[in-house]
Amino acid sequence: MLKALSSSCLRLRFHSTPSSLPSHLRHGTDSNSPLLRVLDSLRGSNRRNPNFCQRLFFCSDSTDGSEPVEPETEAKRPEVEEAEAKSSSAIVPTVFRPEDYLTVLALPLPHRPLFPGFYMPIYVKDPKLLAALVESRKRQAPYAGAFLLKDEPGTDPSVASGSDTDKNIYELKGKELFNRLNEVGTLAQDKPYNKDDDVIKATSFEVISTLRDVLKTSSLWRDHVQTYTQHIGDFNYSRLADFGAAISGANKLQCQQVLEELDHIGDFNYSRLADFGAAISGANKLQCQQVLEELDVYKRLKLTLELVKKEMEISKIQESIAKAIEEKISGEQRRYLLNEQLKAIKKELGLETDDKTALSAKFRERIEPNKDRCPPHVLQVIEEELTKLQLLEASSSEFNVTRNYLDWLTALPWGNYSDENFDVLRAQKILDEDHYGLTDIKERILEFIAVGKLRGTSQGKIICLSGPPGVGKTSIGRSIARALNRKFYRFSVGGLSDVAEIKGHRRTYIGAMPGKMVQCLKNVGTANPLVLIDEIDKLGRGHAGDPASAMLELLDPEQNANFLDHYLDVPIDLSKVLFVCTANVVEMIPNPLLDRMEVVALAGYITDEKMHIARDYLEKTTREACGIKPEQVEVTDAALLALIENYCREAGVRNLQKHIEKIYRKIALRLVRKGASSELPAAGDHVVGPNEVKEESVGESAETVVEAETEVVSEPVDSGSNDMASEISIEIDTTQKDHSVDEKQHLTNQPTDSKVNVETDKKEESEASKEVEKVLVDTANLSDFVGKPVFHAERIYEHTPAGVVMGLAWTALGGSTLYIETTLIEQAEGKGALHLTGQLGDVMKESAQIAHTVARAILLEKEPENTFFANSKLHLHVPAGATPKDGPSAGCTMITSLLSFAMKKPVRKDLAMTGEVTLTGKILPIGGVKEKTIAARRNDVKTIIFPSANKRDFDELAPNVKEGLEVHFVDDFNQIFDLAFAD
Ligand SMILES: Nc1ncnc2c1ncn2[C@@H]1O[C@H](COP(=O)(O)OP(=O)(O)OP(=O)(O)O)[C@@H](O)[C@H]1O
Repeated sequence: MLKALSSSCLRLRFHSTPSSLPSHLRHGTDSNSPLLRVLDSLRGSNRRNPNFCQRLFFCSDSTDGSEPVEPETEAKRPEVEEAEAKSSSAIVPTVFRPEDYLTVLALPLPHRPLFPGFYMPIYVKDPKLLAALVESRKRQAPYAGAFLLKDEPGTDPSVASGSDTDKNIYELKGKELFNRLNEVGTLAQDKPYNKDDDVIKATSFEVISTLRDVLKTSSLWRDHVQTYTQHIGDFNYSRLADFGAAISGANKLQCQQVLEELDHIGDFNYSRLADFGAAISGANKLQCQQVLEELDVYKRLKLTLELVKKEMEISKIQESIAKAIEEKISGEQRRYLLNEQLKAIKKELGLETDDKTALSAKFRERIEPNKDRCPPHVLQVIEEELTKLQLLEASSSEFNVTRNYLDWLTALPWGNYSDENFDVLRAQKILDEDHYGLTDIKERILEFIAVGKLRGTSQGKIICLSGPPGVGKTSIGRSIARALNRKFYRFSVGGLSDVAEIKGHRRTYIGAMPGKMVQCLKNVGTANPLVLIDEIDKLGRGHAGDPASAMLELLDPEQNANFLDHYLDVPIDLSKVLFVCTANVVEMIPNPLLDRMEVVALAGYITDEKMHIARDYLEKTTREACGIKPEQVEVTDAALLALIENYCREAGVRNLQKHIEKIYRKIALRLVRKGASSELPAAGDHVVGPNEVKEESVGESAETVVEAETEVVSEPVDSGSNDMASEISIEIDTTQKDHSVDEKQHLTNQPTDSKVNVETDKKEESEASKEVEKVLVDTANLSDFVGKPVFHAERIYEHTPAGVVMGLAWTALGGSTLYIETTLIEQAEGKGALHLTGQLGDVMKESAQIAHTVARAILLEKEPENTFFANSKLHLHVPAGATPKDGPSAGCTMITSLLSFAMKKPVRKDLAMTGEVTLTGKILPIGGVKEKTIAARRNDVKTIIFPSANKRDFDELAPNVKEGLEVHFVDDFNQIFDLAFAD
């Protein structure tokens, strides 16, 4: 039989002997006693809960379910321990009769025991239970027993889920339920304890301090405390309740208040403290029941301490987890926040408007000045794209694509042309300023400009400058642009194999770019630049599309008025662009392209031209680039000639330019070294004084000192090149005579403006004059500047022996001479054969076979009894063996070589020849007459044999190229035979 009754403030045992009930009342000594208030509320004066009918507050645990708890078991009124009853000295409410409490309802609690002093709501829906409770109230016995349910035998309490337990409760009936109730409910009293016991005190303090710590760290706990303290407040600890209610915000101050209250609890009631600790801890029901059942205050405190300590540990772990996660995300959040703030600040200050608006404004502003000239279809596309930009999310990839597209579209110089200048005289001046010689090329360009002037436009022509490297193709292109007042843009298509380079990528590709022409227009900012397309003969063979066809679309005046770049996707007008192409080998240019071009050939320079170019152009620019004054250096004609003949024999002048740069760099170093050493005075050395240097830097004084170690030329420097230079050179001579002894170290040159004075009063002049270092470059010291001359295979024979004849060849690098050598391998009856070496191509091999046959026939004709060819195995070689050679133009040279060897007769000295031969000995025309002539001159050839058909080409050559040459034009080999072997 159940004998225990739960009370809000008393602890009760089944087995305790009946005793007087008022003991529990003695605990609720003041009028605020929760017990009284519970009773009051049950009497119908519950002010706290207006839902009183549905939800009655009991000093019991919540069943948490909507189903009512069946008050199946009527328990007998418990017996209160006598000792406690006696010890009670509280004010006893007169309305209560102890006998009313002997029998109470026993409410099973599924989750946790109810600790004395706590409220817990339970839902009562069952009308029977409700009636019983109302009845109980009527009888002024507002108690119900609150008993924690024991777990079913064999189940693990930690695993069983609450809902299962709830369900089970409702099914439990009668005895079964009774058996499952714990033996201790909440209507009992604690064992008496000594309030001043140090151990209890210490334990309670520890509990308090742990609770304080947990409260500090865990906000969850603060909420927990709040919930519980609200109920505690109804109990004895009303103040705590007040504070507990206040900590809902859980700020620092409020937390502190709770902590203070905790101290207060500890002060007057240790057992309550233990209950409080256990109740708010997250411990499971068994542990809580253990605390509840423990009547010894010290032990109870210890149990509670264990629970709260554990809670402390949990809260520490929770804190560290929270901290780690917070750290991880705070960095990103911080950056994001700062960025947002920055944006907001910029916006506020007007530094940056909204991204999209600012962008749109930028694009509109850009297109505004060109709006009238911009084609309407382009304006329409721009407008559409701007609208699209506003609709797109700024972080989306499509936004970027649109933005880049608009960027290109608005940056192009729509309808923006530079004023073309067709002034022929001005153009001539500019061309002469930039280039020496090239008369015929300049003439062609002037013709072109003249036509442009008459037509009012220079469009519709593609000029192709062809020739060996370094002959000035690119620089002529630049000069034409300058002459026409067009912007210049150069790009090379050598090795270009991707059509997209010319036509652009489609915008759908990531990293798509427009083609070279669009880039060009954006770059130059005008719609009519001069575009130099370099190396058009080296256009790659594309794997995806044919670059040659794309070039055709670009260059063809018929097509390029509506050139469509894949990226831009709107037609652009390139018809106003002037295209100039350069190529080394015209034959390599794709035919359809070549067909549309006007080829202007630059053949290369002869020594004389190179001398002028070096003196008047290359030296001048290099000297300026090196920061050297004209009076500080002198390169003699002899040195320059040696440089051209022994170091830079190729057709162009790029190598010559490099060598001149090399010389001037070395001169600069010498001057700087000399200057540095003169700053440190040394015995015997001439020191340039600070005043002298100052005056020199002003530029008025031009006194020049020539190093004694360099030889002084006796011949005057080219007087035509530079007046100043000529004066200086004369001065050098003068001073040379003056400084009879000191000349060993220095030679002093006089300033030009005091030249007369120098002649009249040398002494005075030498005092006033300031010295400038001068470096002289002559043949003797040329190798100090550019090293030893390079060996040239071109001139391997001073006198050609029998069997060796000089031919003339044409290569992409210009014309050159080459030797054909014939020798005997073996001789025997009927062994006549020809062995060939020298990396000869098929055409050249065939040419050799033809030559062998023709030579044999000619020899037979000239010397019928000579069986040399029939009985000789011959070897024909063309040095240099590493260079591949091909072409038929060496035919006549081969025959001559074979005959020379057969007849043991060397050919005429200084003879070179070129021409294709037929089997019957006829001579056919060849190409590259100018290059071959120049090459022959370079190699000191005096007599040249050309096919008659090439006479026209030769006649067109400049007089200085033809000058001093003995040229023969032949139709038949017999003519060559006479010329070559004539005595
Ligand atoms: N007739 C000339 N007068 C003055 N300088 C010249 C002349 N010819 C060429 N040069 C100079 O020679 C240098 C090389 O010329 P450029 O680069 O134009 O040669 P290129 O023919 O275009 O060569 P490549 O075929 O290798 O591109 C340039 O500095 C140019 O000024």
